[in-house]
Amino acid sequence: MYKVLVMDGISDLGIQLLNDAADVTVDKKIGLSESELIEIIADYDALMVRSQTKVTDNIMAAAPKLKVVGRAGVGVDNIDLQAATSRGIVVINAPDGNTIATCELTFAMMMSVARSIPQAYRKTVSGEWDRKTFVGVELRNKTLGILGMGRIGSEVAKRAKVFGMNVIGYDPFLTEERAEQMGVKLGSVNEIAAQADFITVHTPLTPETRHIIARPQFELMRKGVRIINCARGGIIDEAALVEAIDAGIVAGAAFDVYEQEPPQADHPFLNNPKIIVTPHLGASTVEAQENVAIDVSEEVLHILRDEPFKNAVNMSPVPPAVLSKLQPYFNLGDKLGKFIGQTTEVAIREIVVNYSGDLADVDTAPLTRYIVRGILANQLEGVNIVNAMHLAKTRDVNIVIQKSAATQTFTNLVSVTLKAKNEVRVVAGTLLAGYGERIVQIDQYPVDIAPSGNLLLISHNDKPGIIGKVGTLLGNNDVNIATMQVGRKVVGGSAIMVLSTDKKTPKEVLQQLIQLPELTHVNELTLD
Ligand SMILES: NC(=O)C1=CN([C@@H]2O[C@H](COP(=O)(O)OP(=O)(O)OC[C@H]3O[C@@H](n4cnc5c(N)ncnc54)[C@H](O)[C@@H]3O)[C@@H](O)[C@H]2O)C=CC1
Ligand SMILES: O=C(O)C(=O)COP(=O)(O)O
Repeated sequence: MYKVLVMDGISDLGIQLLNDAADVTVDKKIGLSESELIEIIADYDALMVRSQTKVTDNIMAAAPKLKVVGRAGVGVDNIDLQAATSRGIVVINAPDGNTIATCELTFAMMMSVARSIPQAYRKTVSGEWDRKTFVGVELRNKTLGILGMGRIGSEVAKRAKVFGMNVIGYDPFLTEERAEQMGVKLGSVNEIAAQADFITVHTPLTPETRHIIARPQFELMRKGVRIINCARGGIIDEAALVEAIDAGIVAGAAFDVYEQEPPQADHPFLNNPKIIVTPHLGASTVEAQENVAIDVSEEVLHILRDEPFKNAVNMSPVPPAVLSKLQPYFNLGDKLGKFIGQTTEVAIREIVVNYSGDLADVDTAPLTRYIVRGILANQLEGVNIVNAMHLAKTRDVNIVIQKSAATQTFTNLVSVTLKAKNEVRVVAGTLLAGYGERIVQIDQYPVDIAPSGNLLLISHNDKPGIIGKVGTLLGNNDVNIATMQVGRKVVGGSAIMVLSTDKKTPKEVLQQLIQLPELTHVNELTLD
């Protein structure tokens, strides 16, 4: 039974989905401190949060069973991604569900700041009929600068065009063609600062975007500019904004997010008549909360059940078309990795993976993760497909990927070469229609083996009577041989023997085997 801990007020629709799963139990807690969470987290396989819970390394260190942190929303700046990756915890988010909600709040904020709606409301309900103070500006023919042209930024741009605004966008990942399609001009941060009447930010908070709008940019701005932040506190330098308002540069600002949340009671935004504020409500619509809760719950279930998933933040995403091509090979990759990983005990220096045939023109990165995980699993605890590449890198294992055309014999072939000091091992496998995974080459020897169960990999000199000697020794020790394969290049030369056995071969029997003078090496491999 998987245990899921749900924090931060996630919609009941998502929780219902988890509750309906026969293999899951759900606990819901709100407002736990870091230390309270640390006390209980050890029991849980999955943790689900919104932006409120800070998922720190300390929390993850106390969670040996934790497989996944699910973020019911977009921003994952409240989760220590690096720590999650090195601990092999998948972090997933729900990137699409709250785009429109946040875009619409941004527009509501832009219109509110253009027309001083909250300020006018406050005066009106207090009994004052003031028609002079609140003369606003129109959006039509104004220039809107958008920093971050992803899902939300693009939707904001679309709506701004309908309002007759000119839009300038800044996003290093936005191509000119895409900008042109959207009717958006591209500009640098400083160009936007100098030209825009309204500026809104829609980037994630990263070291590059922190204070991307700060004093130098405010100094470039036109008098009367209005600033909106419905993305993350810290993208705009709060202190510099207040200075720019005091200096008469910024006419108004609308903020949904803050460098510290909730802001302290004496935060300068809270009593500034030119700044309107909301308490991080971008994603707070019924629709968005249902969307993100369902999306993240479905993904959490996939991960708990070892099924394919898509929205991992700490692994590169796999498009569905690629996933459907690669998925049949994951088991083969896992078995090849485990096989070759168990053939060496010394430090691995390089792993060379060659994909040929059907796999040559697919993005095979996700499959490589299965292979590398299989290899490292023999030497390291806690390695999985999330942290495999990271762990390989931290151990200075060079990973080389090669692609080549189909061989004459196989329509697809995955060949893995493992290079260690003074040692090079090779294993290759294929997926045969109707037969499943087969290992078809070990070192230089062609073989045909189903990669499963207990295997004995024996290197020997090709001499008459060896097979009998090995068989007798195993038989006398009650180790039943299920299948046997021998491979050699030339008669009388070096050769290999691969035996699959019904149970593990006891250590003392392995020692007796290696005493046989014709054998040069014996490896016992487990491939389950
Ligand atoms: N107020 C709220 O409740 C909500 C806030 N958000 C925030 O909005 C942000 C954007 O969300 P989406 O549009 O869904 O994400 P997205 O990933 O679709 O878009 C982010 C865009 O920022 C761009 N970007 C990254 N680094 C940049 C840089 N240094 N300079 C300029 N552009 C850069 C990316 O290329 C991408 O196009 C989220 O990261 C989150 O922090 C999201 C949802 C709700
Ligand atoms: O999705 C995001 O990035 C948000 O900021 C929404 O945060 P929330 O889930 O409302 O705490």
